[in-house]
Amino acid sequence: MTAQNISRFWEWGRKIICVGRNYADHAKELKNAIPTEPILFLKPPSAYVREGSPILVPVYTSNLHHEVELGVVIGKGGTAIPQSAAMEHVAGYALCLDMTARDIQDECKSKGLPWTLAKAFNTSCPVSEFIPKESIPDPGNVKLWLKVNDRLRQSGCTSQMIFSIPYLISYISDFITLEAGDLILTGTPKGVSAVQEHDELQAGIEDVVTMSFRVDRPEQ
Ligand SMILES: O=C([O-])CC(=O)C(=O)O
Ligand SMILES: [Mg+2]
Repeated sequence: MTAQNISRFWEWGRKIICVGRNYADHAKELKNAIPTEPILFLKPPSAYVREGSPILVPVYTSNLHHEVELGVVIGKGGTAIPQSAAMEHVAGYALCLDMTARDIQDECKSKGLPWTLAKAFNTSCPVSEFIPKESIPDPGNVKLWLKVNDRLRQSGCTSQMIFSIPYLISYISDFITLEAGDLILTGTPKGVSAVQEHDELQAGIEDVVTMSFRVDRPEQ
């Protein structure tokens, strides 16, 4: 096997671990309680989609939402990583969207069922190019934004996170061993809203990266 290059982490087939309700303003807009411990869920590697390919609206949803998030790419694996050593396990970052079938998620919540079909479908994890660690010296203070058809919908700063990146790495690794190539989605700020077929999504991390994706229907 040839050596894998972390800058193409989406090809590694590793875990995508997502943190929910990590911004109080987003928890409030969906009328959810502010969590006292991180809320975790997973997406499979088949959720990845890269610029140039469309985000496909699952046939079973009529309320597909965008959630812009900072992704943390793990470079060195570990279990029970102390917060003080957590940043040594980070290779870099990626701008990510946690595409969410909100109607399905609402149904799952009301029935007490898992969110899998709301969160883990094909193309539910659009990602930017890999951002080397050095390009974001303070990941706890970067501005994220997202526009739909040139209209600003989300704008937030990672300083608003309830649980910091070192805390999340340490917390997750107590239960789920982290491996090189894993990606952690750190939650979304407020402003989530519905997208439709043919919409153009543009998102960025201020001064670091931008990306754009088109929304499409899968061919029947
Ligand atoms: O679906 C949700 O509201 C939870 C979530 O992913 C987030 O807060 O980023
Ligand atoms: Mg999310």
